[in-house]
Amino acid sequence: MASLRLEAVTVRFGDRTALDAVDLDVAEHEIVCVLGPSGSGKSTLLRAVAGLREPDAGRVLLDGRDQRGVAPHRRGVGLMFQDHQLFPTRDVGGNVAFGPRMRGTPREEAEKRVAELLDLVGLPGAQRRPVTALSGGEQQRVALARALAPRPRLLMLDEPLGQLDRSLRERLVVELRQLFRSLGTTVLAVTHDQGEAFALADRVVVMDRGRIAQTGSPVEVWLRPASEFVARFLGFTNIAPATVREDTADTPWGEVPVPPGTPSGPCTLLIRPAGVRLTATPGRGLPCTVTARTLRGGGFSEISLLLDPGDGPALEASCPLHTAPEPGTAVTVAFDAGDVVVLGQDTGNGTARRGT
Ligand SMILES: Nc1ncnc2c1ncn2[C@@H]1O[C@H](COP(=O)(O)OP(=O)(O)OP(=O)(O)O)[C@@H](O)[C@H]1O
Repeated sequence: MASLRLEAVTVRFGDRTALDAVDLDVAEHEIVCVLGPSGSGKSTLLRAVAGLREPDAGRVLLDGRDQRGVAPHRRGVGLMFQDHQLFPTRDVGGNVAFGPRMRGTPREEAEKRVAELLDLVGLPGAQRRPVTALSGGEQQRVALARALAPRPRLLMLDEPLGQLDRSLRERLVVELRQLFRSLGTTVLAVTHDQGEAFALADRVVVMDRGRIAQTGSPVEVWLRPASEFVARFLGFTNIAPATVREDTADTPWGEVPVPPGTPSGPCTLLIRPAGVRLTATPGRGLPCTVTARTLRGGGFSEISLLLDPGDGPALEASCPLHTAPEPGTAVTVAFDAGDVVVLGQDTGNGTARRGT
């Protein structure tokens, strides 16, 4: 398995910069998920690593070796694209054996490898089934087995579960993570689905217009989005201009406590929905009316409440399923400094190295 390094990789299409001096390290055995809105440069990044598009500037290094001029099939990189691209005229075994056979692996050895891989992806004995007779999730597994068959140094996945329905995706993503862990595979995946990225990755990289907006563990990024762009991309909406004075901030929702050590002055503030608490003490806090409620969270254990504070922007609060008040209920809100985040400026680059 390999380590990957991108050094100031830039890719342009005419006057459009799809990747803008991107620095990124992926360690051996690490699973990194690149996340970002449509057009942010995710696929271009994969294509540059795979050698399907040479960078206009910068370097791609695999195990420390510059890949400029190395043909895609000589990079030892496995690619799995969104639409699986299985060969419809070949059966499952024929699809999985394709890579090894192209490399001249003897038939018997290739067949052994196919059997091992089909066991691994949970389709034992499926060699002779036509791929057209498989469900979407089964096709996904075959595509994965095919990508793993040539023993790639680095496996790259482009929207690996994009075509599947949510429940299947949630199950497969857990299986994939376990599989990559047990194989020790180095993985670079791209997706626009944050749930998928957070479930799969050791580290997520959020992209914004060809640059890296934030990199960190899923928990770090979820708890501390670096900028307004990242916070909004993750779906947070309680974001407002504020002015910090000592341990509180003036906001459109009144005074909000901020974490100790927050620098004074103007800033943009995020209050995570978990930090918007409904209190039982009327008169102390911000009076609001519940305007809507939505089920949230994997097991639907949480309710997202939309609150109207009368004057000031709407607020989102999260609260446990059993205690969620009905729309129309008058509530009082207090804020928890632990879920208040001072957001930085939007996209700077150069914060993408591991551990920085
Ligand atoms: N072959 C191309 N010719 C011209 N422009 C391109 C080409 N490929 C990509 N681009 C542009 O480069 C930018 C990045 O595209 P890219 O496909 O990498 O984004 P993405 O994040 O993968 O998007 P999506 O999630 O929609 O697949 C976009 O503005 C896109 O229009």
